[in-house]
Amino acid sequence: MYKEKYFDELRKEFNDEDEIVTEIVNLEAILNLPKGTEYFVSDIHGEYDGLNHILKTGAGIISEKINLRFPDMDTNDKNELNFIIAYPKYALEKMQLKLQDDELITWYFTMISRLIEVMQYCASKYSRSKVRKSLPKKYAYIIEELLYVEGNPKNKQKYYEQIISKVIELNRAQDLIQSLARTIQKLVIDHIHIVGDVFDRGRKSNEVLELLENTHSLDFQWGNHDVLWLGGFAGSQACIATLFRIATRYGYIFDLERQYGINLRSLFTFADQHYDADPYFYPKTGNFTQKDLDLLSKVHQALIVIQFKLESQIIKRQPDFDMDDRLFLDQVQTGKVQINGKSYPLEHAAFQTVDPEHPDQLTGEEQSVIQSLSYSFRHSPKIKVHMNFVLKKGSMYLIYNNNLLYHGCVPLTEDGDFDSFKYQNKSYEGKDLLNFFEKHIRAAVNKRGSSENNDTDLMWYCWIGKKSPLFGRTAMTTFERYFISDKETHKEGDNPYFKLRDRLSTAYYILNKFGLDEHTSYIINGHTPVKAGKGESPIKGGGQIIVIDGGLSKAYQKATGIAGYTLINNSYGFQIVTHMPFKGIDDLYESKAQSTSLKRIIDRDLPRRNIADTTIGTELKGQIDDLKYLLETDESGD
Ligand SMILES: O=P(O)(O)OC[C@H]1O[C@](O)(COP(=O)(O)O)[C@@H](O)[C@@H]1O
Ligand SMILES: [Mn+2]
Repeated sequence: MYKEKYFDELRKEFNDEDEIVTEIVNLEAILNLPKGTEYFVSDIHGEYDGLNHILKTGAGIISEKINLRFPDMDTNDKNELNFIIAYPKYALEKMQLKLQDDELITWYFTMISRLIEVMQYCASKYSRSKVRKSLPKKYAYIIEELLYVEGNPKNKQKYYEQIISKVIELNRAQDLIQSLARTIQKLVIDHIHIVGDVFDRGRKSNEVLELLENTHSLDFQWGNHDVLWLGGFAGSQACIATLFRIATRYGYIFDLERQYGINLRSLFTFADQHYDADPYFYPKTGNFTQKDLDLLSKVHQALIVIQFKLESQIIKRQPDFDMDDRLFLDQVQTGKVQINGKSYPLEHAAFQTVDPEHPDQLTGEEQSVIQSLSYSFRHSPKIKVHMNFVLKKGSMYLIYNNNLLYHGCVPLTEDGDFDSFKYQNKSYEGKDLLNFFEKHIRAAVNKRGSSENNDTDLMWYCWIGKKSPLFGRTAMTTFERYFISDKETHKEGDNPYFKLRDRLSTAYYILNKFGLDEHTSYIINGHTPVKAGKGESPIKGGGQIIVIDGGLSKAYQKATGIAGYTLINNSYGFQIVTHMPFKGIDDLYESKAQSTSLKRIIDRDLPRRNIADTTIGTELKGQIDDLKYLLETDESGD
C-alpha cells in the first residue's frame, strides 16, 4: 500500500516514458564515475581558523592536483596558485598593490586560465550536472563555456581567450577569480565526516558549526564533548556546569556570552561574593585585565564546586554508573581525600559552600546560578539551531562505504571481548551498547525540559563514564588535577580497547560484529591525540584502524608535535594528511609555504572505486530499480 503510493508519487515526477529512460541512463552513467572524495576530521575543539584553512586548501588535495596538472610549473607559481585558490580575496588585494595596471591585466589572464585548468582537472570525475550545481549562478554560463570548449583547437583557443579578455575588460576579473577559487574548494571534497569533538577548549565552536552547516554533504559521529553540549541542551545541569567550567579554564566564557547571548550575571555576582581570587585558577589562555583575571578565577572555583555537587547527586541516584569512588565532597572538610587507600592533602581547596551534613546539596544561590545558566543556554536561538544540527547529522557511530566510524572506542575487556554496561538489570555491549546510548541521547533531546532524568544522566555518563564508548577511560580525574599535586593521581586509565587496537585481530573482531567485511573495511577513530613527535603512528590494528585526532586543539599541539592527522578517501583509497600548526594567512603568504599538509598513501594499488561500490551507489541502484519497475508497470500502455 505504502509502496504503491510511493510509486504513484514517483511517476508524477516524469512526463513520459522517455524521461524515465533518460533518468535511468543518467543514473547508470553516474554509477560508473569514480567515487567522490571523502574527508575525515575529528577533535576540532572550537579551532575554526585551523579547520577553515584545511577545508580551503582541500586538505592538501588542491596542491596535489596542481602538481599533477602542471608538473613542469615553477614551484613559486604553484604555491601562488595554491594560495589564490585558498585565499583569493587576500591574494587579489596584495596583487593590486604590487602590480601596474597593464601587468595586472596579464596576471588576471594567466590566473583565470590556470584556475580553469585546475577546475577542469578537478571536475573531470563528476557528471556535468553535478559540476553545474556547484557553480555560482552569475558565472555558471561563462565557466561552463570555458570548461567545455569544443570544436577545432585553433578556434577554440581564440574563443576561450576572447571570453577571458571580455571578463577582464568588463571589470569582472576579480569576481570571477574568487568564484573559480571557491568552486574548486567545493569540488575537491565531496563529503565530510566529522569524527567527533567539535566543542570545548577553543573559543570558536559557533563559527565551526556555521561552517559545517554550510557544507553541502556531511555527517557527524558524536564525541564526548559534543554529548556534553547536547546533554546541557537536553537539561543536564551537570553538563552545563562542566562546559562553562571548561570555558572559564580556557578563557572563552565571555565569548560564549557574546556568541550565544548567555546571561552570566548571577554566576559572576555569586562568584565575586563567595570566592577569593587565586592565580591558580586563572584561565590557561587569553588576554585579560587583572580585574578580569581575578573575577574569572572566582568564577572558575564557583563552577568547579557546582559541577562536583551536581555530579555527586547523579552518582548517588544512579548506582549502575558504579562511580562511588568519585564521591570526594564527603571528605573535603578534613582537608584530605583517600584514593586507593592512600591519603592526599588538598591544595587550593575552596569548599566553603559545601555543607558537611549535605555535601552535594547546592546552596540556594548556587541553584539559581545553575538554573539561570541552564535556562540561558537551552533558550539561546543559536544553541537551538546548532544542537538540532548536531543531533540530526550525528550518531554514535556510522557505517559509510563499508567503513566503521566512531569517536572513542567500543569498550573491550582485557581478553578482547566486548565489555558490557549494566543498566536497570539489562546488559549492553558492542553495537547494542552504542545503539543503547544513541536511543537515550535522542530521547533526552527530543523531550528536553528543565529537569534532569535518566536520559540526561546517561548523557552525562557518555561524557565521563568508564564504560562510555565516547570516553573510554577509567575515570576523569578532574578533581585530582585541580586539588592534588601528586601527578600519579591525575592519570586516567585507558579502556583495554586502546591497547588492543594495535592488533589486527581486534579490528577483525569489531568489524565482523558490526557486519562488515574485515578484509576490505576500515575503522576510523578519533579522540586520542597521536603523538607523532614521539613516533606514534596513526595507523593501527594491523593497518585496519586509522586514528585521526585532527589535533587542531592548540593546547594539545605540544603533546602531538604536529597539528594532527586527518584522512582522505578517494577512488584510489585512503591517504593520511599530516597537518602543521596553522599560524594565520599573513604567515602563510609571507613564508610562501607549499602547503601545510603532507600525505602518505595507504593503499594505492587497489582497483579504482566507482560510485557503484559506495553507500550512495547502493541508493542510486535502488532508484534505478524503482524506475525500471515504473517502466514495467507503466499504466499509459504506450
Ligand atoms: O586538559 P583539559 O582540557 O583540562 O581536559 C582533560 C580532560 O579532557 C579529557 O581528555 C577528555 O577530553 P578529550 O575527549 O578531548 O580527550 C579527559 O580525559 C581529561 O580529564
Ligand atoms: Mn574525545
